[in-house]
Amino acid sequence: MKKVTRGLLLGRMQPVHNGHIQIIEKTLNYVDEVVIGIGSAQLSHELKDPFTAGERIMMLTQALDDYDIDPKRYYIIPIEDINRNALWVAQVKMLTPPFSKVYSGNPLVKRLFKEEGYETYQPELFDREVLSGTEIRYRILNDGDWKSLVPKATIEVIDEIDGVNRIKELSRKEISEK
Ligand SMILES: Nc1ncnc2c1ncn2[C@@H]1O[C@H](COP(=O)(O)OP(=O)(O)OP(=O)(O)O)[C@@H](O)[C@H]1O
Ligand SMILES: NC(=O)c1ccc[n+]([C@@H]2O[C@H](COP(=O)(O)O)[C@@H](O)[C@H]2O)c1
Repeated sequence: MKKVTRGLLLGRMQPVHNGHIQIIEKTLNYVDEVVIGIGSAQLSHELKDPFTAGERIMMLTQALDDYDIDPKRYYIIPIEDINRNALWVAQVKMLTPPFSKVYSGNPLVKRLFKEEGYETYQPELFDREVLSGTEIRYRILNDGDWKSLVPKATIEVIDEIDGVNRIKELSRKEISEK
């Protein structure tokens, strides 16, 4: 039987944007299956992390379906943070199917996996000036054009959960607590 190669891609995906879809599609040219870790899964209802893991899973599952990506080629796994970096790789391994390659631009993530013997790769970033969660959350808050930067599924989920007002309320709360 042919050995299946799996690559791990990790991101908080607050929210899922077009950069995530592009990197998933691209990585599938190099590995048989991608394990997509939704990072900081325990966080939600914070300005930097407004959406729950479940909401992020809905965005991604629907977007990958809309992009006709074969569901047999990916796993979506929520991964909570733990406050012990030295144990975090073990936590990720416990929750995911076995993988041998790790794709991440985050220096800490790369170091932690490298020290555990994984091959790590720095994925190319697409349109990074605009395709970042930070920029998209900023645009949502300030009524800018965020919809052109995310898949249709992200717009639909944010609409369904009244996400624009959630972010605006979180911002007002943060300002009033300062
Ligand atoms: N523009 C992009 N092009 C390709 N891949 C991207 C892009 N933005 C993020 N990624 C991928 O997603 C991972 C990070 O996911 P994350 O959701 O934290 O993205 P982010 O846009 O940097 O978020 P934030 O601005 O909220 O910190 C990166 O390691 C990278 O693999
Ligand atoms: N100790 C830990 O829990 C630990 C360590 C490194 C990365 N992470 C998580 O991995 C994810 C990495 O994603 P980014 O590349 O988007 O930063 C984040 O959710 C981050 O919190 C967690």
